[in-house]
Amino acid sequence: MNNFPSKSLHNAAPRQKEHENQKQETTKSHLQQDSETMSTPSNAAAPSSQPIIKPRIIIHGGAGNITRSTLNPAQYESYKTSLRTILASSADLLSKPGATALDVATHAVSMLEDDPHYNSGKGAVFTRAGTQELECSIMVSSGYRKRGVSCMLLRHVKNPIKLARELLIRGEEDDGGGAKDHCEYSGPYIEALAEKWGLEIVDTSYFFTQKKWDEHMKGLEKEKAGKGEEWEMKNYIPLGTCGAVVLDSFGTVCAATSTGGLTNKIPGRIGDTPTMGAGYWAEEWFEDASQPRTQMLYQAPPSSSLNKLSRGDIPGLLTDCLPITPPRIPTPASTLPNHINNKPSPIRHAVGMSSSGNGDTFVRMVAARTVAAKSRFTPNTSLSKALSWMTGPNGELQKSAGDRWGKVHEGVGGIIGIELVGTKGTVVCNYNCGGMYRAWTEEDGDQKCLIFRDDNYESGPEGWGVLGK
Ligand SMILES: NC(=O)C[C@H](N)C(=O)O
Repeated sequence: MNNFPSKSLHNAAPRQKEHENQKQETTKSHLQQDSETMSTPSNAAAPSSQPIIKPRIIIHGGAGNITRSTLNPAQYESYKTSLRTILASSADLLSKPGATALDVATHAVSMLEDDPHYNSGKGAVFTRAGTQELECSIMVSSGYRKRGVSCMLLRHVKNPIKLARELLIRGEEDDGGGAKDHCEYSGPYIEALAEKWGLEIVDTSYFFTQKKWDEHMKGLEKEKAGKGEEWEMKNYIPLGTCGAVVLDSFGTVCAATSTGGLTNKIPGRIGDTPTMGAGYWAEEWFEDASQPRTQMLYQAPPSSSLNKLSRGDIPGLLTDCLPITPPRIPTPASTLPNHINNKPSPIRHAVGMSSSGNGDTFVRMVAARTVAAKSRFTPNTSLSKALSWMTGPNGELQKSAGDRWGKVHEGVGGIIGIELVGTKGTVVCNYNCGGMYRAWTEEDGDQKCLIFRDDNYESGPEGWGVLGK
């Protein structure tokens, strides 16, 4: 069972005083996660006073060169068992009254980190120097002022995702609970904070697995023999970054992601997982329901005089220069309560995403935030559509690799996500490679798990199936 740090590490802004008092307890043994110790986002109202939002969850264990030649039937089953177990445990937690997306996403990713199937926590891949450098991130669509936190170059925190969560919650305090109000952290200083705050610290040997070590050694060998590219094509490890995206009954979406990065990365290399907007993102906005759906929701700022001059707008420029009496501006109808001016209430949107793939491509494309922005600012564009535009077959990620696509690993990847529109949550996922380890809950609570496009081993691509099928 997945344990969380002591009670003092859970509650944010609404309970700052309580948090202060409880700080003394931080080194006490870890408490089991339950509804009483869950974090409370500052925007959380009692679920009973809100429209019904059905919580949803999707988890992933990585995307990449997952084919029938890199994954045998026994391994296929083993991954599915692992994904199903972690999903079931997380969905159970999510069904508890008051469960928050932040807690459930942390729970799911902690379990993925503990499972050596994945490239995160125990089972993380090795750098060229034979070390393991862990990265993670967590972000909520609303409820915490930092919104998102990432950690990199970690070597001792057993569950990096718990540290990211802690840093997010402590951001509600003026000095960030000792962590200030920063969003991206690295190295020994925060690991010392983690220890001070009662998170479990382990020796580097804890993260070792023979399988990942052999892959590291083999990669170096092939590279020495001038066969690095061939090895990358034939054997490139399914990337194995893991993540979870959760929608809770308060309407908050949380995206949590954890990784060891890329096999044989240069020590100190930072990937997409801890880069805000690249490998992870969560955001909320309100759509004016009185506007036609096809209309852009933002307006260009008023043109400057210089801009008018450059466009030859002389009348506009003259108007700028003449003294004018400001017109009387009537009270905008929008300042009146909606029920008085008969305006429909704004529609709430929230999205969250977690990725896996060639992180350098995701960083260059600022992939996750670009998907969110595409959905937010392009008329009638669901998250699913925007996500497939980026990461589906023939999408922007793939195109960005140019003629290197299919020859090296560039451009490869997948994203999972959840979109909330009004009170309806939708789980989404797409990838441009062999497969993506993933599992999710349907609207009726049914639990699903897929590795390839279809739910059977035979549906997987035979070899380096960059397009999946
Ligand atoms: N495991 C992965 O998905 C790799 C990760 N996205 C990285 O490039 O760091």
